[in-house]
Amino acid sequence: MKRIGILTSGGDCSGMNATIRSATRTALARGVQVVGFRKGYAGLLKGDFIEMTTREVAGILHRGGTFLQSARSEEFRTVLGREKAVRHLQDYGVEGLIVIGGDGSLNGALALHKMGVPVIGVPASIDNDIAFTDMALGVDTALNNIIYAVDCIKDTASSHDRAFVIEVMGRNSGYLASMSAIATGAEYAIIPEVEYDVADLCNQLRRRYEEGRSNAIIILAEGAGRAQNIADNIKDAIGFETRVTVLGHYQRGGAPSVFDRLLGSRFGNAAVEQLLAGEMGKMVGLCCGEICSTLLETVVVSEKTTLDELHELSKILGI
Ligand SMILES: Nc1ncnc2c1ncn2[C@@H]1O[C@H](COP(=O)(O)OP(=O)(O)OP(=O)(O)O)[C@@H](O)[C@H]1O
Ligand SMILES: O=P(O)(O)OC[C@H]1O[C@](O)(CO)[C@@H](O)[C@@H]1O
Ligand SMILES: [Mg+2]
Repeated sequence: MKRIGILTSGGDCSGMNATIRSATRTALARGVQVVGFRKGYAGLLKGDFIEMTTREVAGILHRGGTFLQSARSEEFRTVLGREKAVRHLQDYGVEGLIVIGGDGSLNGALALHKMGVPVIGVPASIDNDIAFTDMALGVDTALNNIIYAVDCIKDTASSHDRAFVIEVMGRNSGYLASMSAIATGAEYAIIPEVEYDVADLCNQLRRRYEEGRSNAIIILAEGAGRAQNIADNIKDAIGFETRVTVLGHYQRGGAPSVFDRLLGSRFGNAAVEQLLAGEMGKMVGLCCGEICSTLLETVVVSEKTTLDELHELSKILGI
């Protein structure tokens, strides 16, 4: 393999730059040219790419986001779009592709693989909803961002005897909500995967209130309900003064944590080594501390299994 491509796709996250840098430098050290497509699959379809050099990836390791930029592409979801993508890769002499992104992006990578493109996926999404890796890139940094914000809010909640509903990201995934609830000592986490009962929530808060706890933190995953409705329910049931805070895209940015810098550096290196070893249609991952590799076909039909247990723990500890 003489020339490979890299792209970042879907929601950006901290650690993507570490992966790009590591993959580029690993490939160049092995005498392989690297092109970087801008804005994910959209850049591949537009022919928007840059030749990557060692200098090009200098000074990005400590920065959040992705210097190649990211996007969601409707055109790439179509067969015609993907045929154009394959043609472009052939035209530019790109013999293998590294796709850094979330579950959707990895589905796209699998579709390319089925069309004969040697592809390796790198799991990168703060949602941490990708199976066969303990952690996706960006999750650790996002959790650190969240706990910093929640700790700040706890200070003001206790000063004013208020209940806060804090909305974190996760359209379909409750990972950030459950983990940040455990890590901040929040009273309750509401996640899309587990049906929640507003009466149960209010009973728990009322009991705590009667025991003398005059403030509360409820962490809500964005896909699991409307924060203001939940705050209104709590106010009506208990008389708590309530406030809502939506953390939004603040969670996704910022300098990557040590964990994400190391994970991105390991993933980028492993992705190139796999491509050069003739592996394809696979995703690199982190399994019990070691780099592992799983067929994309298996990854995209599998669900992460650890969340139920951790959500239960958040319930036990929130009592
Ligand atoms: N089933 C699919 N087939 C082909 N391409 C897909 C598929 N699903 C998603 N893609 C492509 O991948 C892009 C990114 O997917 P998506 O918006 O689901 O984000 P993601 O990679 O899951 O990241 P995140 O969830 O962290 O934001 C889509 O815009 C689309 O171009
Ligand atoms: O506003 P955007 O970029 O579409 O991203 C929002 C979505 O992306 C994610 O943050 C994952 O990156 C989801 O949890 C969220 O719903
Ligand atoms: Mg996704």
